[in-house]
Amino acid sequence: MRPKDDLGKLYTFGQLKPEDEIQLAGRQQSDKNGGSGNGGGGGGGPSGAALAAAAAFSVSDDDEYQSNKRGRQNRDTIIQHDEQFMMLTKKLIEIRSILLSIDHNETLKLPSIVVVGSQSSGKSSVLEAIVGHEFLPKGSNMVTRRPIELTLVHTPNSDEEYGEFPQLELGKVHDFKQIQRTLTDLNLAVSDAECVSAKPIELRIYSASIPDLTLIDLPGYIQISNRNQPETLKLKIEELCDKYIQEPNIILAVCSADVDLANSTALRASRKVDPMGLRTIGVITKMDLVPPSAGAAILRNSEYPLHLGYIGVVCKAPEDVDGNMTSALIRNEENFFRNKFEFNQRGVNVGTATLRRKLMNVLEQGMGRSLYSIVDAVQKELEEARYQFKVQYNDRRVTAESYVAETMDSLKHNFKEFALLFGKPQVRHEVRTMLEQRVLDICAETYWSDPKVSDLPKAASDDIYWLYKVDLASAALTKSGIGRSTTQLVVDILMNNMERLSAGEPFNYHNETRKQIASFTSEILRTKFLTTSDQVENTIKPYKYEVEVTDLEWQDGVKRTVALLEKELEMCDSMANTIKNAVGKTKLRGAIKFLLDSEREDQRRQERVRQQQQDGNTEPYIEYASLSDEEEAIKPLYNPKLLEKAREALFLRDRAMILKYRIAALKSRQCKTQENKQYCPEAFLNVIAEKLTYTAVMFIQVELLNEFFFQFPREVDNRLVYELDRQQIQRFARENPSIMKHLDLQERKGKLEDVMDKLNYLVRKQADRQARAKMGSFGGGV
Ligand SMILES: Nc1nc2c(ncn2[C@@H]2O[C@H](COP(=O)(O)OP(=O)(O)OP(=O)(O)O)[C@@H](O)[C@H]2O)c(=O)[nH]1
Repeated sequence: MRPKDDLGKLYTFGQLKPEDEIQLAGRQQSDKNGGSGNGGGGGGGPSGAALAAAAAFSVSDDDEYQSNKRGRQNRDTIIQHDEQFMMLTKKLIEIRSILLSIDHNETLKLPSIVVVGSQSSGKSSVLEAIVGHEFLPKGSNMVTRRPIELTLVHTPNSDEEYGEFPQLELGKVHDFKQIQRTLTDLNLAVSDAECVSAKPIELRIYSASIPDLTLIDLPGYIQISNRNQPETLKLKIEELCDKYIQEPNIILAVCSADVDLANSTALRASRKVDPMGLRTIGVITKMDLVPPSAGAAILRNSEYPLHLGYIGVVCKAPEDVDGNMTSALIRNEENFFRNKFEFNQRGVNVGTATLRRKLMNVLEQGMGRSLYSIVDAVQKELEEARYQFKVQYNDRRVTAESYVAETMDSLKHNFKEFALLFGKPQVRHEVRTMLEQRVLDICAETYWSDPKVSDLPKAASDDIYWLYKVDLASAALTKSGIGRSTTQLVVDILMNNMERLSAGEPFNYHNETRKQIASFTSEILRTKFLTTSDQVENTIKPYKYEVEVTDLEWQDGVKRTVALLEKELEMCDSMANTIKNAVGKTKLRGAIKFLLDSEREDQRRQERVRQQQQDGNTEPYIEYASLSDEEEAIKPLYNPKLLEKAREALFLRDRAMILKYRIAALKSRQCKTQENKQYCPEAFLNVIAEKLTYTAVMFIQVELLNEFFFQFPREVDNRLVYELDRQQIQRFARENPSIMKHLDLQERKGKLEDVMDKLNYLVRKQADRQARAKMGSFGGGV
């Protein structure tokens, strides 16, 4: 950080040099005499109408010179007066920043100083000399590609010097090299093809040693187009500069002393929008490159007169600088101008310090002039914003914080409702349904596909075949994995429901948050999964060896199984009907017949092969018989899809037949007692499934469900509310387009109200100042 003294001495109200006072007094004087202080200093200055118009801009070279004589006497009044003016600039710069943050609205515009000049004319060097730091992008490859809107904030009570990029979230940047790197990156992000972008980069610099100013650095004008810098780019830069040099901005036309002013694109452009030079300051750089007499001649303002005049500067530090570059630069400049009589004459203004003061004064006056027009413009915008806020939202306020809180409350509320509806009975129902389905699968595999199943009711009670089968079936049901599959079932249900809860309004706008909800849901469940499934597994272990069944349990089991099979039968019938309706009854019947005939034919063929092999004939069996003409005609009708449907219909018919047969068996006297369990395996397995369900649910409820119901709302609070910082809360709220619109309008209204308050204060102060000035002038006259 540069020592405050270096630049502090250039800008400290308490240490105004006589020249400072000269300018300020000059302004007062000019106020009094309507700008008539112009004595044609330097020759060729504006006259007549130009002077009348120039009265508004009271700071001219001549004012400065004339007031030199009176400066000292008025010191106290001036400082007071100056502070008030400074306050106006400071406040209006603050207001400008607020207005910029609302939008870059053309109607809400306060003046800024726009730096224009040809490439390499020294624009960056001048800006850096004003700021007192090297911070602008450097390089030969057109490094200024976007406007840089620079706001300098004078912070008299702080030693801290830093920059801020309001559009980026970088916070305070204390290292000016870092500011330079960021600006370079932002500029070079504009592609070589596009080369220039109108999107401004905002930068604020806070320091005790800078004045309150707003400056805009623009890409340099191209003098002669070539292959690398074609005509289109030249026009693009001119268009961009033209946009910025409009009123009320102040133009800083930077020209190099070693280039003829007649060739200055900056002056040419400024003359188009400000023919009398009322808001153009000419800055002649590189004064060290021309003889002092030639340099002074340019500054005398004779050939291309500007009311605000020219200031000569030398903004190049000597090569062998050791330490602070900017102070070396300023020393170098002071040494250069000090001993040359050409630069110590009336009408010749030189030095970065003079330039700074001039900029402050001109900006202050520009701001002062804009005060009343900006009050009107803001008032109009504010009325519109208030009206829209009333019409669209009935003046209902919303904050990003309240939106986050409401959204999460509604999530927790929906979660609570789900938790109430998903209690033990519901979990039991889900687990039972899963296990009953498994019972059906085991029965289908073990019994219903057994060709001897029709013999089962007539089998002897000690028939080992069926006794073994029933043990096999119950082992299949209780085998390891029940703990895992039942726990997984409940986990899946919870995951799906959490996904459902976070899918509706307004979560459809918050994809990241939905992912977060899914992620912590699965995290909570994962931590509970293993212990729960192990517990369930351990507690159902005894059922692998022995299942005790009471009569009542048996009867219930039979009843439930009958109901289950009847439901299954219903489903079979309904599916068969769907196929029948889709294919057509006759067509389906024909296709089924075709399938059955083919099956029978296959069996016959296999039988013949077997017979042949038994007879010792080793010749391969050859089929000579071919399809009859009629069969050939029908065959193409049975396309693979139709045959597939026919196969499904056949399967459903067989299954329905078995189900009817099993329902009848279960309803028979044989299945009244559990001693006959081998005749009624479905009922026996169902009773086991019920016992497994009961045990599993008991542990799932305690270990998994209760824990999850406890933790989920806490995680919602922790992760989605408490852990969010201000920016994240804002980002979240603005993901919802209707909230974003609401917040934007509300914020706009709030900022305009704030601006209006500040403006009203300034208007009062300004009125005070004017009243005091009048009284002073009256007293002075006496
Ligand atoms: N001798 C001398 N050289 C200077 C002076 N001011 C600037 N320069 C040099 O002129 C060259 C261009 O200066 P810059 O400040 O980068 O000019 P610019 O107008 O910002 O350039 P672009 O951004 O490329 O358009 C640099 O090499 C500076 O060191 C000066 O007062 N005297």
